[in-house]
Amino acid sequence: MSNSWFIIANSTSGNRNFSKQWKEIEQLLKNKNINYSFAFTQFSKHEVELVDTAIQQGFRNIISVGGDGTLHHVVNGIMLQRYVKTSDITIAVIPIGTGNDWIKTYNIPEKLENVIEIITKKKIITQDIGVLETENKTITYFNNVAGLGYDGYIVNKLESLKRFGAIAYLLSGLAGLLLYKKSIFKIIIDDKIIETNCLMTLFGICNFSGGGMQFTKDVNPSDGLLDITIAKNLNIFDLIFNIRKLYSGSIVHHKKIETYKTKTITVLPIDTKPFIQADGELIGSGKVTVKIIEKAINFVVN
Ligand SMILES: Nc1ncnc2c1ncn2[C@@H]1O[C@H](COP(=O)(O)OP(=O)(O)OP(=O)(O)O)[C@@H](O)[C@H]1O
Repeated sequence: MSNSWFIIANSTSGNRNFSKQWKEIEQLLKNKNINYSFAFTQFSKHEVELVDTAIQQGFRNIISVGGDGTLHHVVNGIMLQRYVKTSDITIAVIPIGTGNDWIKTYNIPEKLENVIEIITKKKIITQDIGVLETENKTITYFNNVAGLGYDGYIVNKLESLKRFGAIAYLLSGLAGLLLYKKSIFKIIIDDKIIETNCLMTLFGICNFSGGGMQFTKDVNPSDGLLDITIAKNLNIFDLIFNIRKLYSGSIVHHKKIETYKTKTITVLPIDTKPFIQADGELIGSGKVTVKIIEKAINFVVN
C-alpha cells in the first residue's frame, strides 16, 4: 500500500470531456505500471472524506485529478485527518481544471502524458500550508493563494463564468471593478498596524492565482513565510494599463501595492464583510487571521 497511489478524481472539473480524459489517464498509468486505486467525488468537499478513508486504509500517496478546488479539498483532508503526520503524505496533481494555478509554480505541464511521466519520477518538495481562521472560528487550510476583498468578490461572481476559462477571470476581474466598493481594512502584521483603503489583501504560498496572474513577490513555498500583498486603492485604469504586469508579476512594484513576509497576519475589515477565498474556493467573509505551517505536505513537482 505504501507504494500504491490513491486517486481522487472530480469529474466536474474543467471544461473538457472527463470520461475521455479519465480513459487516457488510466491507460497511461497502466503503461507505466503505476499501482493505484481510485474514487470519484460525488459532491463538493467529498475529497475530505475520501482522503480520510484512504489514509485510514494505509495509503500515503494521493493523486488529485481535478483543478485547484479539488486539490484544495484534498489538502484539507490531509490536514484534518489524525492517523499520520501530514508530512508522511505525498500528493501528485493531474490537472484537468480551469485555472490550474497551483501547478504553474512548479512548471507541471497540463499534457497528461507528461504529467504521468513526472509522477513516475517522484521528485518531491515539502511545501508550507496556510491556515485561515474566520470570525466564527472556522478553520480552512490552503496550499496556493488566499485573500479577502476584491478577489473574494470575483470568486463569488465567477461560478457561472468558469466555463469560459482563464479569460473569464480577466474579463470579470476588470468589469467587476466598476461595481466593487473598496473599504477600509485594519491589517496587523507582527507589531505593525496598517489602516488603509484596500481593494484586496492576499496571502500567498505559491505564485499564481486568477488563471495565471501573479500578485505575490519573491515566493518560496517552503520558507515558512506567507507572502502578503496589500493592493490599496487600485482602480480600473491602474489594472487596464498594467494587464501584462498582472501576468508577469511586476504589478507588485506598483506604488499602490505593498508586500510583506510574515508568519501571521490578521485583517479586520471596518464596516464591511468582504468575501474570503482560499485557492479559488469561497470560504467565508469578514475578519480573518492567517498563519503558516512550515513544510507540512510533500508534493510531486517537475
Ligand atoms: N462530484 C462533484 N459535484 C460537484 N462539485 C464537485 C464534485 N466533486 C468536487 N466538486 C467541487 O467542484 C469544485 C470545483 O472543482 P475544481 O476547482 O477542481 O475545478 P475547476 O473549477 O474547473 O478548476 P480550477 O479551480 O483550477 O479553475 C470544488 O469546490 C470541488 O470540491
